Amino acid sequence: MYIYIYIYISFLRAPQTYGQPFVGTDSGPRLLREGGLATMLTQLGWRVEDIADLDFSLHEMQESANPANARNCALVGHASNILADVVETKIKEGLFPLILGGDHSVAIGSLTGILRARPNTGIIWVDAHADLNIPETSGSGNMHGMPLGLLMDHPDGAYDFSKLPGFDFLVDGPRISPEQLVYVGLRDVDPTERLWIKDLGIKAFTMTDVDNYGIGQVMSKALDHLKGRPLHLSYDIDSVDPADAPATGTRVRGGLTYREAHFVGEIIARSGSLASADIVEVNPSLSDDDGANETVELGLQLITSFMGKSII
Ligand SMILES: NC(=[NH2+])NCCC[C@H](N)C(=O)O
Ligand SMILES: [Mn+2]
Ligand SMILES: [Mn+2]
Repeated sequence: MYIYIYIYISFLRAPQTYGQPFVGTDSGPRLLREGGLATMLTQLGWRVEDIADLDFSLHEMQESANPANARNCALVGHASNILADVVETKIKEGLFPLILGGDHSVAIGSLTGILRARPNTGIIWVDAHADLNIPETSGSGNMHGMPLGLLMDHPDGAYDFSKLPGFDFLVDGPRISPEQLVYVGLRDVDPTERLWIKDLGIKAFTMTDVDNYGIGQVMSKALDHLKGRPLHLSYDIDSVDPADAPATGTRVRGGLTYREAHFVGEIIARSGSLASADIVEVNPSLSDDDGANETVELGLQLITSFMGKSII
């Protein structure tokens, strides 16, 4: 049986690099494409549609309009709005959107499109970081640390998007409720994020839990928590230990092993509930050639893991 898959190898434009300070995340999708992703997925039985780049021809963004604590806000908002529309359309056409980042700010657009089409989606966020900040709580102002912060209502109320140029598309946008989100792999969480995870009751499996229960138990609990929902997997490559994923911008030691990282994808594939995915933060410019190649290869292997490679 062929399952149609819509691969976004197009999100390689400048805006998605603007969610963090390093150049280079925009070449992630191209390198995954050149690494043979489409062929690998076709060999798994997927029908792959490789579209041309999304047209992000940017209007003159008034850089001065950007708030200091939301760097490149108008650019990130512009690209997120375009991606949200395309993802929503493709889901409604019955396709599986796979978004290749780009930094994790791509999830602002991808999750908005996914939740417009499937409001009850369960989100598995595999990451060293919680990405639960808003500009007011962010120490860096980097918007790759804010996708979940901007899409959830916090204990101190809904966010006023009129403060964020380029983000008016979120004013009446879908919101993520705490029970539809699960974290796996956390090990670098900011103070306010920690408070909000607790206050909102978000299910979070840190690396301590991975050590304590083992990845098998963690994933079983995570999938059980989201049972009955279509799943979205947002896979930040920095969830993996830097020894196996050196080419990324916010490295944190003590991450998932190579096998744990694959198990996460394999067990999600076996659930039969995966309906969309992002893979983000591959940045070949932040390591030597070997490290860049290793990280891109890891990205390819993780994608084929969550797209069914291990299902015999
Ligand atoms: N997707 C990521 N790599 N996020 C890193 C976020 C780091 C930090 N919490 C911040 O908000 O700046
Ligand atoms: Mn992230
Ligand atoms: Mn991260």
